[in-house]
Amino acid sequence: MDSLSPAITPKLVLPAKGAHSSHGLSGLVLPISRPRLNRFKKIGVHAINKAPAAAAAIDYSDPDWKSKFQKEFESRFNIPHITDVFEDAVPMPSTFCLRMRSPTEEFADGYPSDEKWHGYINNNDRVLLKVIHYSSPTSAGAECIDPDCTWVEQWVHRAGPREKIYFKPEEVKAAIVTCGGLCPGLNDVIRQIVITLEIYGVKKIVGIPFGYRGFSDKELNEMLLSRKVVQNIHLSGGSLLGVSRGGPTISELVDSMEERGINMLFVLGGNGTHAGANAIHQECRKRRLKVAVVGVPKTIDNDILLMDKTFGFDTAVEEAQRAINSAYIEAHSAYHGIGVVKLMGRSSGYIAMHASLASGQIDICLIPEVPFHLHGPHGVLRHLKYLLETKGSAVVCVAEGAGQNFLQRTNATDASGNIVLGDIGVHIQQETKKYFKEIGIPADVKYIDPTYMIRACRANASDGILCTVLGQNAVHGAFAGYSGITVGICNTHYVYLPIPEVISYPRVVDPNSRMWHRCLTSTGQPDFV
Ligand SMILES: Nc1ncnc2c1ncn2[C@@H]1O[C@H](COP(=O)(O)OP(=O)(O)O)[C@@H](O)[C@H]1O
Ligand SMILES: O=P(O)(O)OC[C@H]1O[C@](O)(COP(=O)(O)O)[C@@H](O)[C@@H]1O
Ligand SMILES: [Mg+2]
Repeated sequence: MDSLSPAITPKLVLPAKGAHSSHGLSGLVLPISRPRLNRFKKIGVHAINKAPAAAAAIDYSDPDWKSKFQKEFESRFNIPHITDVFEDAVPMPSTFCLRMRSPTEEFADGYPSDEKWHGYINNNDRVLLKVIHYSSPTSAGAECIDPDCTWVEQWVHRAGPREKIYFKPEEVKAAIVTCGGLCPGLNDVIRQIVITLEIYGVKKIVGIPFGYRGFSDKELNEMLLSRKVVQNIHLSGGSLLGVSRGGPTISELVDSMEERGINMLFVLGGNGTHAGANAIHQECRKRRLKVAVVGVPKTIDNDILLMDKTFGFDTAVEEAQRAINSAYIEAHSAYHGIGVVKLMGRSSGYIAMHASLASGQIDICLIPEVPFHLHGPHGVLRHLKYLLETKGSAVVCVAEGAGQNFLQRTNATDASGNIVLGDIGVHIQQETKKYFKEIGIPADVKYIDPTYMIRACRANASDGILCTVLGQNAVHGAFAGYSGITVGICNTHYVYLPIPEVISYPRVVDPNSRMWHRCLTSTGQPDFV
């Protein structure tokens, strides 16, 4: 009998301050570990969307618990601002205006302030983070704060251009860095950041080559960026600047920023990159540097908390359709054909779930969040036999992080410290072949691993728009004087969030969510336990 992989609790979406693994170590925020994540499973149902520290802190018999919670929430989601450190920093009227002016214009005579354009965001504008009023903790996917699932408004900061800015464009040296693995849309975001910076009037814009490594590797030169350089880069996938994992220490990195005179840093990456960005922001504060560090979440895995989705995810799901369709055609055209498609998703099965749903061609979807047996009466292989007998063919979609308990653990990590996973796709292919051979039923098993093809492609139209808005908002956030923030889309509105809140652990598929249930309805698969 197979051993089941550890289930991941799905509803921990709002850890309280002090519950992060981050606090203490000079502001370094570490993504939460799996053992720590499993510990959260033990907390009660009403506490499912908060870390234990917060759950314990709320006394629901206190008639004021709700307003206290909201106050605490407001302070957690407060976005750090330059004036937290430089109290007498003087704002100036924004140089960003929809009435276009030449980016080469000098502002020696002051900044335009008398325009009647009402396109600015007020600093007090907020976006509602949660929009469902669950009336019971047993409602599918319920995220409740108290045992009665009381409605509690949770507001976060609205993104966009502010009327007052805290950086003089001619004094800005802005840098962009892309870290981690590739993701469709990186070039679109770079392009929009550069274009928007130029509209503010910034002339010194550079790209740091190959991720954080580019700050320390003397062989690598920064790349001068302008609208002209980036004009067409979104037409191809990848990153103009290159990506990498690993790199220098935070202290070395900030030394390098100081040497280069960088005072605006745009960081495009996933949880790891954002942990780095937050540490850079903290280090800059410690050194009293007037620097804005702003993240743009990048991950095809869609594993960043609180956001509707991250850029590149949509494109990845769309691109996965080609692989799934090929697997389906192969399986369907063969006598007793079985197609196996592996998609990315280290700890989150979003791509596999959405790609399965979109295709309507998947019979079995396996994700890291939902434990399964391969062998035995309720195992995947027995179901495949049933599918061959009843349908004549079958297609399996498996996320790379699923079923890791079946594979040899190596403890190997990549340069960023991420665990190197075993190949679950190959394992399922081999076990399937072995199983059908043993029971004497012919089966024609075809394995497709399109993972790198999926993330290297160009962003689709929907991601292109998302990248555009996120890139522009990143620049607006920096000019508004915010630092240690990231941009995101929440309930279709664009927001600024403090970095620690979005990376305290990877966002995962909730096995009790309507979406996972829809996926099961679509595939028709049973529980494999
Ligand atoms: N906890 C951390 N603190 C500081 N930097 C980190 C941390 N985790 C990862 N990094 C750095 O962030 C970069 C990207 O991280 P990685 O995990 O590979 O990709 P991603 O950002 O997509 O999750 C790497 O250069 C890595 O060294
Ligand atoms: O082979 P690489 O470059 O390490 O990338 C593989 C990883 O890329 C991802 O798709 C995305 O990871 P990142 O968000 O860390 O870039 C993971 O699911 C996968 O494990
Ligand atoms: Mg990551």
